[in-house]
Amino acid sequence: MKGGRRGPVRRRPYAGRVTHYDLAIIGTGSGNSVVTPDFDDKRVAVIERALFGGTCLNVGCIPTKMFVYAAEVATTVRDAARYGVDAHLDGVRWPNIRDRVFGRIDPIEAGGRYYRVNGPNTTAYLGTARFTGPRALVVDVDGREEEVTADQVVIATGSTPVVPEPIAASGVRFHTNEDIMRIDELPARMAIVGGGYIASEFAHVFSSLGVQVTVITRGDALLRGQDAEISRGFSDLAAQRWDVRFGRTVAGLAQQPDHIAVELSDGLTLETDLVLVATGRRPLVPEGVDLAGIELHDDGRVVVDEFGRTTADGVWSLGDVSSPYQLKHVANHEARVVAHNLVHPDDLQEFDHRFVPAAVFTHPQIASVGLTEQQAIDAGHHVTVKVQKYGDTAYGWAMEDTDSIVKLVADRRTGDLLGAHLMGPDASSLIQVLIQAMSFGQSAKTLARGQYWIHPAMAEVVENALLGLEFD
Ligand SMILES: Cc1cc2nc3c(=O)[nH]c(=O)nc-3n(C[C@H](O)[C@H](O)[C@H](O)COP(=O)(O)OP(=O)(O)OC[C@H]3O[C@@H](n4cnc5c(N)ncnc54)[C@H](O)[C@@H]3O)c2cc1C
Ligand SMILES: NC(=O)c1ccc[n+]([C@@H]2O[C@H](COP(=O)([O-])OP(=O)(O)OC[C@H]3O[C@@H](n4cnc5c(N)ncnc54)[C@H](O)[C@@H]3O)[C@@H](O)[C@H]2O)c1
Repeated sequence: MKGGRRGPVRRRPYAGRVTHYDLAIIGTGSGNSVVTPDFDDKRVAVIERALFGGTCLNVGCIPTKMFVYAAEVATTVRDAARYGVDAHLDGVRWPNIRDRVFGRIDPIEAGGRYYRVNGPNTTAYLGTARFTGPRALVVDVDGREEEVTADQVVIATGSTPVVPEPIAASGVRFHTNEDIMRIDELPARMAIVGGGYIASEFAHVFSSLGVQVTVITRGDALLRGQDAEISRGFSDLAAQRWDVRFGRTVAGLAQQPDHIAVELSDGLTLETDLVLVATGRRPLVPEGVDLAGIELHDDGRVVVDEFGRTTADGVWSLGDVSSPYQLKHVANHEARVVAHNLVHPDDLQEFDHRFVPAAVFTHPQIASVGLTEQQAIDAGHHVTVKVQKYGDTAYGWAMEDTDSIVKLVADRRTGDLLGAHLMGPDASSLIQVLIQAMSFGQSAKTLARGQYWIHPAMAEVVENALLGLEFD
């Protein structure tokens, strides 16, 4: 078994007994990586109620991007004629795509589980943890309660989908990211509720694979957290591909013999075959945190300081349950910081949330880091902006690109890059050089002229954007 130590499953602690550990970790997403070699001679309890590896591995980043890749292949075939290459999409074998994705992921989950159950210094509790007091937990393992105490506890319990009340109360079967990727067959029609990351990625996946997609979002644009130019540009493109109902919510669902009736807040009703809910995710805080002295923000996140310490002595938190960012690379970073801090109380490291990038793997791809133009203005910067079209560079000509842009926001007095917002092919990779410059304090000029840019690579669009910024 991959990564696993062979041998008998260790006997679990019996019911009614309190077992004390050096460290107890709740959640095996990024929490799983807190068990570093520093804990080789320590006793560690790892508690997981569902799938080992958490959201990203099982129902998030990794499977979605594997589906996105298949969607990109289908899109490339469909669009081939514009390059003088005649091709035809003969069909999409959904079960094969699905089984290829989970044929790779499920064994990794099983291997992670096996390793924690049989690992040299970890005891796995396969159940739901709740706090009963300071650093005291009860884990419900199939109805049997096991008590765990620890010198230090890490809360890494992630987040869970928010389901609007009219949908939850309708009694009609709906899907979220937790189960949509395992459906038996593609529906003819799909209604996606929400206009953020998850809606944009799944709308791309399913429409590319041949599903007729309707997006229902309460805002007047998709991806409203992005720079206004990106959000507007993407919304326009999306409205050409999908039936997008802006400014609407779902008032109710009704199961009809051959379809689902989706009643919209504007009074209209549309027919669909499947409803996917993607209206945000809320922190999944273990029960009983109040008994343990752990405070929460108004939005439900666990309060942590810059070192990952909660308001309770010896209790730490990381990832979606406490972070202002619901992103895997942030959860991983926070896990590294907490892992260090657990064993170096006199040399605490801080979370680095200065330049947190994100990408939306939709079509076209979107990537961003730093301030939007409006945020930079509001912050009082002397703002200079350049919007560079991919289509005005050599590689953009090759791609016949008409929609893609790199938008840079900088301070015209200091020369510092303040933000980067990309929409177009490979945006999630092209942006890395800009993240690097911001993280290491390189000015826009240094970045543009302090290195070679390979000609005529796609990255020239970034070089040209940098050269287009005007400084005092
Ligand atoms: C569809 C989708 C696509 C995404 N794509 C990306 C992407 O491309 N890039 C990116 O950066 N981010 C992406 N994300 C976000 C990313 O998945 C999360 O930010 C990240 O997984 C959070 O990690 P975590 O360790 O905080 O929580 P999780 O990975 O959710 O882990 C928490 C674990 O805790 C367990 N748990 C919860 N409560 C208890 C309890 N009381 N007792 C025991 N166990 C418990 C859960 O079962 C879970 O396994 C995506 C998210 C979704 C939903
Ligand atoms: N590529 C990535 O990094 C990636 C991919 C997927 C998810 N994620 C993470 O997961 C988080 C959750 O994703 P998400 O897309 O669910 O949330 P989101 O916050 O990105 O978007 C939620 C959307 O739902 C809309 N909405 C909310 N309530 C509604 C209602 N009742 N009716 C209609 N629309 C409604 C909002 O206006 C918004 O457009 C993201 O914020 C992101 O941090 C990241």
